[in-house]
Amino acid sequence: MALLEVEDLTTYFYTEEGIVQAVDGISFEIERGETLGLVGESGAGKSVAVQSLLGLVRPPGHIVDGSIRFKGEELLDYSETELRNEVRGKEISFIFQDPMSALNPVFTVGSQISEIIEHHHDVTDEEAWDRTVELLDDVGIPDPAERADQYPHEFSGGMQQRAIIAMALSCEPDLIIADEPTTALDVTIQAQILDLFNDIQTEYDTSMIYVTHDLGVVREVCDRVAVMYLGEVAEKAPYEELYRNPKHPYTQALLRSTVTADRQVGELDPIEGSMPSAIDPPSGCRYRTRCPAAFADCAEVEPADYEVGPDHEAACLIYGDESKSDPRLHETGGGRGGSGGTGGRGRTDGGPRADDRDAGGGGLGGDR
Ligand SMILES: Nc1ncnc2c1ncn2[C@@H]1O[C@H](COP(=O)(O)OP(=O)(O)OP(=O)(O)O)[C@@H](O)[C@H]1O
Ligand code: NI
Repeated sequence: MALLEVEDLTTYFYTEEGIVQAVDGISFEIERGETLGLVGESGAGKSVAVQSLLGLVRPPGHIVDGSIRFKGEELLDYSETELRNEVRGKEISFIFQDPMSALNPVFTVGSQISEIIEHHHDVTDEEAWDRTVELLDDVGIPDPAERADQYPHEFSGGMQQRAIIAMALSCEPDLIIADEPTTALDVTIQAQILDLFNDIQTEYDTSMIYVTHDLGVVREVCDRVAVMYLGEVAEKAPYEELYRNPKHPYTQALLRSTVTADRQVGELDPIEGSMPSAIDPPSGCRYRTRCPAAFADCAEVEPADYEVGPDHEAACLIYGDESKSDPRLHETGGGRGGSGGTGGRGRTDGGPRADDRDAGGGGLGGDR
């Protein structure tokens, strides 16, 4: 059993402008000790997705569908009180982008961490304090005993984020969720914090969800990646596989726009256009309005998660074997299927599967 199994999670915001389909049916799993990177452009729904996991979405936002099983238990059945007392900051810790939102300026850093330890464990003040100093040491804070007595404002940004990480570790959670934890930091400090996340993984064997817009950062810390676009998961794969063999046109574009081992700043190719509104997203495939590989069906057929390799799925019709004439589409098409049409792309006949083709380089397949 995976540590966390998210299925069809759907979170909408009911605003005066309309229904914001921020997260629209995403599924992923996390095994024990594994780090999943949740990647995508701003507005893709990454933060709403992870906030949904912990019941942190506030009205007008609501989780309207799906399932979140953590160690086999359905978190959506938990009350707010149960989530607060039994899950948040105990089994699952959250690290935010802005460290100061998690640190209270009027208490010393050490006292804030000790308090959490005492809250979750049956320990004396002294034991909690010793553990606090040990944790500060583990996250690379020099002179931890003295630092523990200081206030948050006496810490630099990088040190504050380390303190937050110590705080997140203090209850020995099974899962840490980090939402863009390094974006507020300068590049050198960022790299150090990423190293720290790696060390923590090794030492504590904690599972992690790491939210970022940067596929380069993902490489540093993640075992597997889920690429999000406009509320949906476009592609899921182990990092190396995703990096070497991206299948979804969006992932390919995202990689071309990212600094990586093989691609320097001067060679970047930014993704054209901007993400459409989540209030009235494009029909069919949501990426189609920016997709260089889009064809007629993309406006009408919602792609499923097609298996394109081992532990590798892509939600792109290129890899589907449906066509508009396929009756299965009308079960899920929600009235979008339409009638007539071009007869699709003839993939129902067991023709060559898209995954046999090399999707690398500029062109996606050769048959369009
Ligand atoms: N309180 C809210 N009310 C209405 N819409 C919201 C609210 N919070 C988020 N959204 C919308 O939900 C969508 C997803 O937002 P989210 O913050 O999850 O994106 P993100 O991928 O985390 O982006 P970023 O990289 O900028 O943090 C966006 O369209 C956003 O405008
Ligand atoms: Ni976000």
